[in-house]
Amino acid sequence: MTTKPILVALDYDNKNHALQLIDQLDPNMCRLKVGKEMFTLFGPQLVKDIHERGFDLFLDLKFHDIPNTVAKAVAAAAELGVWMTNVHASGGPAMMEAAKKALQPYGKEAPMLIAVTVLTSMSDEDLKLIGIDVPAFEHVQRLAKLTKQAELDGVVCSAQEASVLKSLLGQDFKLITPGIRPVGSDVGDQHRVMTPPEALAAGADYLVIGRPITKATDPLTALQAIHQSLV
Ligand SMILES: O=c1ccn([C@@H]2O[C@H](COP(=O)(O)O)[C@@H](O)[C@H]2O)c(=O)[nH]1
Repeated sequence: MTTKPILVALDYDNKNHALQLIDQLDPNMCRLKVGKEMFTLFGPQLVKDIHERGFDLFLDLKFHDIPNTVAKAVAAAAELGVWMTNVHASGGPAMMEAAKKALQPYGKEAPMLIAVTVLTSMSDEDLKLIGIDVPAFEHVQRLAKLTKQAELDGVVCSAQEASVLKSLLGQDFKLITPGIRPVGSDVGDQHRVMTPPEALAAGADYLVIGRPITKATDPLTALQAIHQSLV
């Protein structure tokens, strides 16, 4: 099992609320994820505040643009010293290759670079609505293969796709899985979900968990319970 598989998704509109939670957490127990909401509100200073507290940070901005723009954005993320960042695989091979190339100057200090396949909030029906007439399961495999060919480090997918992707693409290709829901917790807008222990057993390397922790009455207890369910 990956050490520290839990990535806590910090989706807050209030920086103090986020810092109050972070200050209760142990960097040896989890890593943190900042996405579009918090980065738009609080920018690179938030990344610095999190790094000062000793946490690895996944900067989840899901870049999706022309290759030149994405390459520059990924290099900007590397300048912030983040542990991991991402692009959308549907941006295509040229875009992913440009992003990967932009990290070359950073050598061993480069963040891990991964690509989003099909958002875990999307069902087969949702894919049909945007003109993709194959099940999510199949489209994820296609995008994950392209991601591996572009020599990225892994993909964001649902844990439901993890076992097939591991056998198809190998153990070293990292699987980062949102849509994680402990038994009894609200699914919300997620469609392709799994519980934390099931996700790890299926082959997920990292579990992205937001609301089941951040919206719990006692977030620290919720995180500890999930952590305990994985040992
Ligand atoms: O396919 C994806 C890609 C990213 N996410 C992000 O993960 C968290 C999940 O939060 P929950 O509250 O546990 O649902 C959130 O920040 C998303 O932006 C995803 O859910 N699915």
